[in-house]
Amino acid sequence: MSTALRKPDVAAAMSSPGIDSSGHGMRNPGMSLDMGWVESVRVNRSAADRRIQSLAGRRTVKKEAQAAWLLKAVTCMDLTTLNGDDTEGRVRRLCAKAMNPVKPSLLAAMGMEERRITTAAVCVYHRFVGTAVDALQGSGIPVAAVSTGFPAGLTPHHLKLQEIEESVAAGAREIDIVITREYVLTGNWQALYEEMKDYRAACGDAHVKAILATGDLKTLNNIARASLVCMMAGADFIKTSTGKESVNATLPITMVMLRMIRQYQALTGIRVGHKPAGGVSKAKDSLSYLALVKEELGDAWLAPELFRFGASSLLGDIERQLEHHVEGAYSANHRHPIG
Ligand SMILES: O=C[C@H](O)COP(=O)(O)O
Repeated sequence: MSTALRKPDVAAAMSSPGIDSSGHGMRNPGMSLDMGWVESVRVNRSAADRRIQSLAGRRTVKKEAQAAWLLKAVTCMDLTTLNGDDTEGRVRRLCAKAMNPVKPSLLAAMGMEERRITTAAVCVYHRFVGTAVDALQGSGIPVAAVSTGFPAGLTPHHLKLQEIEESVAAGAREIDIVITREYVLTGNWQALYEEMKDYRAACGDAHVKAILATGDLKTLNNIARASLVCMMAGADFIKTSTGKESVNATLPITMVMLRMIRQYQALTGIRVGHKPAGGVSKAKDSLSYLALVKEELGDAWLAPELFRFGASSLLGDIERQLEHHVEGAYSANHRHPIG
């Protein structure tokens, strides 16, 4: 199968079919917990590694198509700040960047000035949901909140549900929850399923992304099974990491999760989204992820309704690469501040 990414139509991707009236993709209603299916899941680690090595050995994007694919990556980005020293000022600057992620002069040079390029969402802690909603007013860009005691997820269950409800009440249209890793590490799939179902119910109309914190889950089998259980419980997206684990997003882990999304769609007809997050900071890496998604799930997933990058610094590198594409020279990193 060829991995060469041809030039995408960014505008078409931003208005792809299957989007509900809120601008989001259709939701995953979930299903009952099927333990037979969960236990039948096995991942062959060396096959997964080989698959990723084969991807790395090939050129994923033809040079002339690169700029268009980088713009696609921007439109699929949850521009994120999740730091202990976050301030209202930083969140407002981030929101300004989300609304105008690429300099108008660069867009004009690429003939893209008519396209409304924004990031897919802005992702913040609960405390800053109101600030981000205010700063993004009129832009249509949703605010995603990390709720449920992010990043460890070890606060009492009822407080996690309350945090979700308060984030939704404050205007978050997407909620990124964290699962209790212990349920996975002890094989307590019933508890994981129930936890995820409660999170989904507390979200109401807000779309829910399940953060598996894959770096904590020890094995690819655990990652695959946790992906499946969260989808059965109604997760709209499955997301790799909080960005705070020692290992965050990686291509082999994304591949395993994409395969589970494919299996879930084949058996239920439901499309669940994927969000690699944490440590995706280079434009080149974003192209590898897009190529993998295209190969594993097809073009339908190459849209913000079904694919997101969770990233705090990726946008700066993409802007640098776009500048190089237009002007033939790299500018200094400090010329691309994010927040
Ligand atoms: O969900 C998003 C991540 O926390 C962002 O991680 P990053 O700062 O490594 O890009």
